[in-house]
Amino acid sequence: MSLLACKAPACSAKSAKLPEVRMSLYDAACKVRENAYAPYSDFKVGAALRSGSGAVYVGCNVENVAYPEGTCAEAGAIAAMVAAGDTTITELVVVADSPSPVPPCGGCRQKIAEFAAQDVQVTLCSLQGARLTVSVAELLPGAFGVGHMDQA
Ligand SMILES: O=c1ccn([C@H]2C[C@H](O)[C@@H](CO)O2)c(=O)[nH]1
Repeated sequence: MSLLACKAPACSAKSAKLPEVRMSLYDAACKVRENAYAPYSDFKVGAALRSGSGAVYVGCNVENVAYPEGTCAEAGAIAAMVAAGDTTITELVVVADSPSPVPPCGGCRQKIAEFAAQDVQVTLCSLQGARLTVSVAELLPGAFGVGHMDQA
């Protein structure tokens, strides 16, 4: 199923089981999601990524009374990775309490693409059991990249 075809509430992208390695990222994302600070949307999101070093980094959304100042779970996990000295995402799992898997926002797609190869798998999960695994290329086709700044 494509990302565009997956619409709430009728998403059927269910899979009973995630691979074991992805399950540990799922568990980490669920755990950090509980710490999300989302008093305005009441929509908590957790993200967990594995880096090239094998380390796992997590993030949750952190909202602000000045709404645009809030940050997404994916951005938090990426910031934790970079702060720890890693710069390569090899796998990413995002979890939210929604009927269908929650797709990262446009800004987060660009942030993910900064640190992940095109074929890196991103698994979007709902607590209700819906799962959708897509590649970074599928998340952000035609991504703006450093090559676009080359001078003629
Ligand atoms: O992939 C997503 C989508 C949304 N949010 C957050 C931003 C905001 O705090 C709340 C509602 O949009 O969910 C994330 O953290 N990640």
